[in-house]
This record gives sequence, structure tokens and C-alpha cells, in this order.
Amino acid sequence: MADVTSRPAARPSRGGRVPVIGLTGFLGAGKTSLLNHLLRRPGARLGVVVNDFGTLNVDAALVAGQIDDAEAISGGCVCCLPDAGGLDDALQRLSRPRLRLDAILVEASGIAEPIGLARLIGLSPVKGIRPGGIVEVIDAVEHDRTVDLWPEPPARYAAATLVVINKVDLLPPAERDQVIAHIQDRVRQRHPHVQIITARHSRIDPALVFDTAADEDPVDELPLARLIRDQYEDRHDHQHARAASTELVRPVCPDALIDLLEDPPPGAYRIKGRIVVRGSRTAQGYAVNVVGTQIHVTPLPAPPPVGELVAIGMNLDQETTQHRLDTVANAPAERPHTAGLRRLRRYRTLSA
Ligand SMILES: Nc1nc2c(ncn2[C@@H]2O[C@H](COP(=O)(O)OP(=O)(O)OP(=O)(O)O)[C@@H](O)[C@H]2O)c(=O)[nH]1
Repeated sequence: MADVTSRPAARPSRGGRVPVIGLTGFLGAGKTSLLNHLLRRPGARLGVVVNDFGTLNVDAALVAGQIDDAEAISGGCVCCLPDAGGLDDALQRLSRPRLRLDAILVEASGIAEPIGLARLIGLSPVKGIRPGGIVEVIDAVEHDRTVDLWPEPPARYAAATLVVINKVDLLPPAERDQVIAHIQDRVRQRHPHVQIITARHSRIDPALVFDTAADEDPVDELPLARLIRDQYEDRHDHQHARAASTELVRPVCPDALIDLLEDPPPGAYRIKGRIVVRGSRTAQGYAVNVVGTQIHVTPLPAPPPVGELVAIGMNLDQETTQHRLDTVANAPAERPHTAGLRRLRRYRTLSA
């Protein structure tokens, strides 16, 4: 077990579809802070879709210096605009293979419902993308006065894959733990297994939400982005996500794999991998991605010579996670496994 950033096996599985990550949260919770923080990740090639550049105050120099393309959707909340304000068109443009983006971040306006945004991303007809999760930012100070006003906990938490309880620096030290526990409890009433973390200024470990193709900026290519990052002396002011991984030197048993994907080990927020399964005639490679409870399976053009499975989360249970990954690596898979293949193909169909 190690920090994600220091572990070779946690490096991205390249190719496949670009994850689209929705950033949601009530007005002022810290979405733009989160977007700018993620944009500062060295080596990341990110596409951004925002409702309106003018009002959202994205760090324009970061956008200009670091990403190839940005798309603004004006005229209101992306969920409420006809045709989703052209979200699909924006995703289509940003998912062009030549852009080689690591992820596309969609920052919805403060009034957008995460459920609506999750649906727009999940049901998008754009072929080059996959859902990358919904990150819901909560203002720890204003929570009970803004989003959580009724006896029932807010429905929006049901759509989140990751909840960031932000602005914890503004909580009085004597009340801090109690307030955080209260918010956690309200979120879990609605969504028992969602991953919840705390943050200041929305500084979370970017490795928790996307992979990057490189750990550092290419030399001389992105001077603006690097300059801006250098202004943030405390940019490592967050806990690091942790990863566990296993190499797959032979085909996997699809049943064992799907068991893992459907019931991830405690603390695993993402599971990703490239795997090979034995079909009736040939071996087939697949890219698998799990974010929260979303399982995405897409065929690879060719089976990888060596596969891998990586689990990432803030509070991974080291022993259990490694054991679960190794169980998949070691499950016998000499013969085609009809029932398991059917389960796998079902996810492939749902992901198409
Ligand atoms: N003290 C403190 N201030 C924060 C924190 N996170 C964000 N802020 C400030 O809170 C304000 C709102 O943050 P934004 O990131 O713009 O929030 P937002 O969700 O994008 O806001 P809208 O786009 O208006 O919905 C800004 O002034 C931030 O600097 C935090 O953790 N602590």
C-alpha cells in the first residue's frame, strides 16, 4: 500500500474512454475552488465544461495554459437548458482522441441538481466518454442552513460518488468533529456507502478522481500552468489517496472479477484495470472502471499481454483490498466461464 502518486502500478491505463467528472454543490460550497485545484495537478490534460466562464471565475490562465480546449455553456443551469445547453456537443468536441485528455470536468452552476447532471452524463450518446463520478462539495458551515433544511436528508446525496465536506477550517475547533460527524450522518442516511472526505479550500488528492498521463508537466510546454502552481506553496496541503494493485499475468475468471467490481473492498473509491477473459473461441481484453457504484466495462482492441487491477481510495483497508485483488488474480480461469461471461457482457452492454 502506498500513495497513489508513488506507485507505478497506479499509473493510468491509457486508451479507452475519457472519464467525465461532474462537480456539484450548493452555491458557494467550493466547486470553482475544486476545479482550479484539480487544474493545478501537474501533467494533467483536462477538458473543462462550465456553465459560464464569466460568472464562474475559472482561473483563465490555467485553462489557457494547461488544457487544449474548454467549453462554456451559457444561459442558465446546464440541467435546465433545452438540449442540456449543448453539453453533448461540448463533450463530443472534448473527447476527440487527438486531445488525449485524462478527464473532462463539468462544473455545474450552484443550482444544478447532481441527479440531473449524473443523468445527463450517464445517458450521453457521446461514444468517447464514460461517467467518471459526481463529486458533491458541501459547505461545512452552511450545510444546515442551505442544503439540509428538511427532516429527510437531501436527495442530491444519492447521486454523489464522492462527497467533500469543505471549509472545515471555518468550523470552531471545539465543534469541528461534531459538525463533521453530523454531516456524515445525514449524507449516509441517504447514501450509506458513499465515500466522504473533508477538505480545506477543496484541496483533495486529484489522484482520487482521475489518472494523469504524466507526473510532471512536459518540459517547456506549459509555463503558465507551472507558474501559477508555484504561487500555491501549500498545494500539497491534502491527504494522499492510497492504492493497492495486482498484476494479471493470465486471464481472469469473470465471476471473480464481477464479484470484486460489484462489492469493492472497504474504502475503495475507484477500481480500474485492464483484464483478459477467455471466451469460447478467443481471449478478449476489457477496460474496467468502477467509480462509487458505477461499473463501466469496455472491450479493448487487443488483449493486453499483462493486465492489472488497481484500487484507489482515501482510507483503503490494506490487507482486505490486497487480498480481494489477489483473489481475482489467482482465481482459476482455464476454461470459458459461461455465467461469468454473461455477467461481464451485461455490464459491457450497459456501458455501450
Ligand atoms: N475559508 C475557506 N474558504 C473557502 C473554502 N473553500 C472555498 N472558500 C471560499 O468560498 C468562496 C466560494 O468558493 P467557490 O469555490 O467559488 O464556490 P462555488 O461552489 O464555486 O460557488 P458558486 O459558483 O457561486 O456556486 C470563495 O471565496 C472561496 O475562496 C474553504 O475550505 N475555506
